[in-house]
Amino acid sequence: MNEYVIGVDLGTSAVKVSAMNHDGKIIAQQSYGYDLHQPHPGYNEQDPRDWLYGTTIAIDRLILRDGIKAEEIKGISFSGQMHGLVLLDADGQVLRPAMLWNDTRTTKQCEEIKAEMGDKFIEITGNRALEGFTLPKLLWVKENEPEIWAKAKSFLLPKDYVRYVMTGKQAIDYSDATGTVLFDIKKNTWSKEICETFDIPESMCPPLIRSIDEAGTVTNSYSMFSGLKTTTKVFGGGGDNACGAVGAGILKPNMVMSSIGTSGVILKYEPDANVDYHGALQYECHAIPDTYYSMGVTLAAGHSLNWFKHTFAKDEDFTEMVNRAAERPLGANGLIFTPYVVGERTPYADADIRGSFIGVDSMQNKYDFVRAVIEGITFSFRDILNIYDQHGQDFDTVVAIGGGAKSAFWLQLQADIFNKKVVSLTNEQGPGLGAAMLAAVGLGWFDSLQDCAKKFVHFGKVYEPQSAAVKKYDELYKIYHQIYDQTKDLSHQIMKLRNSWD
Ligand SMILES: Nc1ncnc2c1ncn2[C@@H]1O[C@H](COP(=O)(O)OP(=O)(O)O)[C@@H](O)[C@H]1O
Ligand SMILES: O=C(CO)[C@@H](O)[C@H](O)COP(=O)(O)O
Repeated sequence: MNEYVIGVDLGTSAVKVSAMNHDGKIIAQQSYGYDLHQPHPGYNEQDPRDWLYGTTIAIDRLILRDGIKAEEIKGISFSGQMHGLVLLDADGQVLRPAMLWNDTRTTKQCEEIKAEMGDKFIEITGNRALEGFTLPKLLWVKENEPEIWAKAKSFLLPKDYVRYVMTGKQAIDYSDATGTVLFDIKKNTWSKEICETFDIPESMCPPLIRSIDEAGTVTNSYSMFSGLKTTTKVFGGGGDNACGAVGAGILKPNMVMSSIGTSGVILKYEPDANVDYHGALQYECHAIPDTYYSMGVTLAAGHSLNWFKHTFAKDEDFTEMVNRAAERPLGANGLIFTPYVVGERTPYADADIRGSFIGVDSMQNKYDFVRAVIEGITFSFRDILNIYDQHGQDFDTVVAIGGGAKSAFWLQLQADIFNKKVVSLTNEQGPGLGAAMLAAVGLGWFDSLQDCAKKFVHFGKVYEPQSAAVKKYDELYKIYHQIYDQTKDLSHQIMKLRNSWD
């Protein structure tokens, strides 16, 4: 009989599921998209039921369309968009739409956390309190929706909610727990001090498990609903960047990952909890037990390009649009874009900054704009790489994953803007692959994730930096890098005005 593991990649734009065999071969993939709701500036929400139905439909398609038999599915694990708050009542029912990682309504709560705990907060959690994280969201609900807060008994993160419905058991893995900023990264447990300081009952925090731990098996009711067998084991899984790093083979210190999904990420493996970026970068538990990673996040990477396409090129094919941008000259005929369309996180933790096009010229066409968007997103990654440079961290290879890594043009652009070798995977589904690897190790198919990577992770083409392009992008980046400071005040004034008109 064939045996498969399924990696569920619960992204922001869609859920993608991949069925893999013992040899690390992807046998079938399905996906299902869902909406993002933005009712006010800074608000980003999704309905947890959309994730649940989307995941169930995508898995069903593996069974119904791709011919995978339910009894052949031995294990399932997850990669989930991080930080999102799913609030549950005493019956485990969802109390309000989930507030996502890119929801920036919590500036006031972040300022309160900083004022209350100062640097102690970074010492405990490894992170500054930023708008997207879970604790500020809990405090926002407590302050603004007291009737909902009164009913709240527990919280979960996005993938944990789907796993909870599958298994009937609430749990969270360590990588996603760090992203709540309620977690003590050195003691490896929920922080009593933070819970007490902000009056969050510790009983609301879900039980902690490792990414490779079995969280349960499929319940009878979920089996009836989905067609899965109750013998299928369900494993912890991890935050999407931890899983992306596993799937990209980022398993030792000299390796760095770039991910262009809805968000953009530069991530580095860290061997212990003591490397101190003093909150300039996020610091999280890895999905590999007892290891860590640091990362910087561009809030709107693929999201900026999606926004542009949706607004100005709705009926065009995505790949075709990107190909036409590739034909425009380097530097987009003098146009520079900053991707702050939902605010920014790294290096500028600023919920009120907004994007800009600088250098608009009547000789430019639509594809110069597309090219400028792609170049601007990639410059924002270079801002993150600067932080690693400032901390004396050196590496020469970047493994690229995410939807943006589908484009050879964008992979070469990364190599030229970073002035580093960029390596692609033979399949760009890094996070889903990482999730499947967690299930494979959890089932005992391999002794460790490192062993599993030897079979499952396959590097593709290597993109070398091209010196002429590197030089030009260096010059452009120097201008790009000034735009935040020079537009910050204008952006803030506009946001103030918008809020006063609301
Ligand atoms: N053919 C393509 N070329 C370049 N970028 C693409 C292409 N297709 C999708 N993308 C980008 O990839 C992003 C989605 O990446 P993905 O990793 O699937 O995101 P998420 O995990 O957030 O759902 C989109 O926002 C889009 O901008
Ligand atoms: O907030 C973060 C990481 O801190 C994001 O990376 C989210 O985890 C969303 O990821 P994608 O949907 O872009 O993969």
